[in-house]
Amino acid sequence: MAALHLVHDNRRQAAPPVARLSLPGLALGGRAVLGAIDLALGCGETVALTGPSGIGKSTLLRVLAGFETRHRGTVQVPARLAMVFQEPTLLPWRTLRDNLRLTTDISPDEAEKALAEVGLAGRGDDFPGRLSLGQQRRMSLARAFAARPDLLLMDEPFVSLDDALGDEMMTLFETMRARRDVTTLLVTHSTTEAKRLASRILRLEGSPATLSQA
Ligand SMILES: Nc1ncnc2c1ncn2[C@@H]1O[C@H](COP(=O)(O)OP(=O)(O)OP(=O)(O)O)[C@@H](O)[C@H]1O
Repeated sequence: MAALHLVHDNRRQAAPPVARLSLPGLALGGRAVLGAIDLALGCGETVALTGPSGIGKSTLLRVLAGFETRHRGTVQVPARLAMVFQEPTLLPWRTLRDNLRLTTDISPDEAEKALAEVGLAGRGDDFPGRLSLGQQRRMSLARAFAARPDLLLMDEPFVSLDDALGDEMMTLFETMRARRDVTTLLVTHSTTEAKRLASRILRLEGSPATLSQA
């Protein structure tokens, strides 16, 4: 068993990173928010990104996603990239099926399977307004995974849920992740969440903020 693990680890280390960021720094509104940052995300790993409020965690995610371009760094990310935000950000005027299909290339049948995977079987014709907050969060996981991402960026996806719902969501994420080879960068304030879900924990701190191993 130990030998098998060794082979697996060696392969993972030998593989080129799925995503790489080399940032000399980033100023927003005249303030240096991020300092020099080098980040490489290996194939299939989940990395947690922690740090105090307002330090720049979401900004770093936005740089990786290509939403924030006011910098001179280099960002290498795969074409198949998906994001999960704190808020589910579903389109209220489109059905659950359409919410899945508008941002992906999946068929109606695949959309039904994606709904079933997150416990929403047969709800394709419903609108997001008919879902509880927990169901909306599950929908946003379904939408992200339906894009078959090679890189998943998650910005506090399990925040402000009670313990039971948070645990349910994390279990769902673990199940979905286990079925795919996806690399994930997860922003979280929760040490418990980071330790449970991530193989590596990074901390953003300082002014301007830089990364260190937590
Ligand atoms: N478009 C912008 N213009 C100016 N300042 C910005 C902009 N976006 C973010 N900032 C500032 O950059 C800093 C980092 O914000 P960011 O949202 O990345 O922090 P965070 O670590 O994700 O915080 P939190 O944990 O509270 O969500 C904050 O001081 C914020 O006010």
